Amino acid sequence: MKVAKFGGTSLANAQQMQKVCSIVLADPDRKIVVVSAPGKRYSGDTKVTDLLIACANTYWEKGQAGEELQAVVSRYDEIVQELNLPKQVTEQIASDLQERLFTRERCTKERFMDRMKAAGEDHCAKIVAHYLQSLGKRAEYVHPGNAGMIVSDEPGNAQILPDSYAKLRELRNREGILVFPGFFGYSIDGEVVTFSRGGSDITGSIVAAAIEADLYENFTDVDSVYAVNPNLVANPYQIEEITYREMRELSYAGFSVFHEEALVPAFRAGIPVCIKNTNNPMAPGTRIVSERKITSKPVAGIAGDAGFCSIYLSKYLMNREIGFGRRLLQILEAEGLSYEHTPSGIDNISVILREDQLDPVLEHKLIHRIQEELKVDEVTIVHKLALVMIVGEGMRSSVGTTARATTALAKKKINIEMINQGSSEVSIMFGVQAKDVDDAVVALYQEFF
Ligand SMILES: Nc1ncnc2c1ncn2[C@@H]1O[C@H](COP(=O)(O)OP(=O)(O)O)[C@@H](O)[C@H]1O
Ligand SMILES: N[C@@H](CC(=O)OP(=O)(O)O)C(=O)O
Repeated sequence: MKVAKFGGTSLANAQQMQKVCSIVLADPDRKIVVVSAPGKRYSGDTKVTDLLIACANTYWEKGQAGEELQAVVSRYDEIVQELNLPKQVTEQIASDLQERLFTRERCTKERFMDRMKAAGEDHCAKIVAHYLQSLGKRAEYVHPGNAGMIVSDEPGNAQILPDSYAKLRELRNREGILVFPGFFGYSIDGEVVTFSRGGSDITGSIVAAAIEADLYENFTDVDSVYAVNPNLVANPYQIEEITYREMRELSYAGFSVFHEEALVPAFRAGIPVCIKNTNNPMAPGTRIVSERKITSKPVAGIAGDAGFCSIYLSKYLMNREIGFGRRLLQILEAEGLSYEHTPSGIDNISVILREDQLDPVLEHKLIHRIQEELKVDEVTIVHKLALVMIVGEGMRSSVGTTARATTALAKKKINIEMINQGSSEVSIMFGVQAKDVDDAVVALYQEFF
């Protein structure tokens, strides 16, 4: 039994949906199909999820959003017409969206946004199920709440609740092809809650783990995962096999092809994952596995992501002060900030954070609290940082990887603000200025591939 997830680009229009359905029908093991909302049809187009966000924002502010709503309905209507489905399908979508908009009076903004965003996947799943039925196949739409996709009540950032797996497992016993909308679940109180953006990958992984699938196939618009973002380097090295650990680190650091949180459910259940191309399904794709043979290449991939900042603190004899780190992190916790890394020296420590969590007022308060409560000699916040990571299980057994990387960056005159090697030795992270991130990734790729 397989779970096949199709991303937004794979479902962007009627022609793509037909491709998706023929892929599903080509293999009777493809039992559960997880779908995203229709994505971009061409570069510069807008994903349905983003159209829904625009619609929700306008309606929230103005109490009406005729044009924005019509933009969403038109996307679906075009698909419905081209697939020769009855026009009532579009009418139902339009009235459901209108109903969701009307709930504005009775809920918070974040709850309202989640209800609207989730509509993208929900209607896409209904259309795909309807289309398969129109081809004479046994297929049904699955309601995530009824099926047991119960998640934490954190709008826009849901997490699966552990008890959900047992109920979801019952999907194994249903007949026919099951079309499951990705990206959202329901809270215990029955509210729609979405995962973070790109979260249909997470749904697929959860469902695959729950039904103990033989394989979780993740269909997208590239032939494989590449060793570097293909938008930065032409025809990059194609990865045939990569471990969960390597992929997790690379997704975290910027490989947007697979959501960084999507590996854990499949990994824990030991389900292999395969990334494949909807537009070229015969290509073998990339397999994500527990262990792989280490080749002569120490590095599996290189990724970079901007949007970080660093709080730098120094204090003479910091190393002797018991509880310093705890008190620092407690201040961050009290201010509702999550941190990414804490590289440290004898008398100094940096805390790397995602920059979008800070605003000038909070930043000022943070500096003041750190000065007052920790009596530091110096505290500064460095903005516009990027993290670049080289990742590979082979690095553990190879000497000189850091030297090669730093030399490659030095040759391009890229200043390294910070170096951090994870304790697992599967990755090395470099902090660079955001403006240098793409050059740094390309320089490292050229060095190792
Ligand atoms: N290392 C990488 N390998 C493959 N694709 C990558 C990589 N890094 C970034 N990408 C981008 O990820 C895109 C696929 O992810 P996404 O757009 O989320 O797909 P989907 O809509 O199928 O979920 C590719 O088109 C590619 O531009
Ligand atoms: N549609 C949602 C969820 C998702 O996973 O989409 P995609 O598969 O197109 O990345 C989003 O845009 O965030």
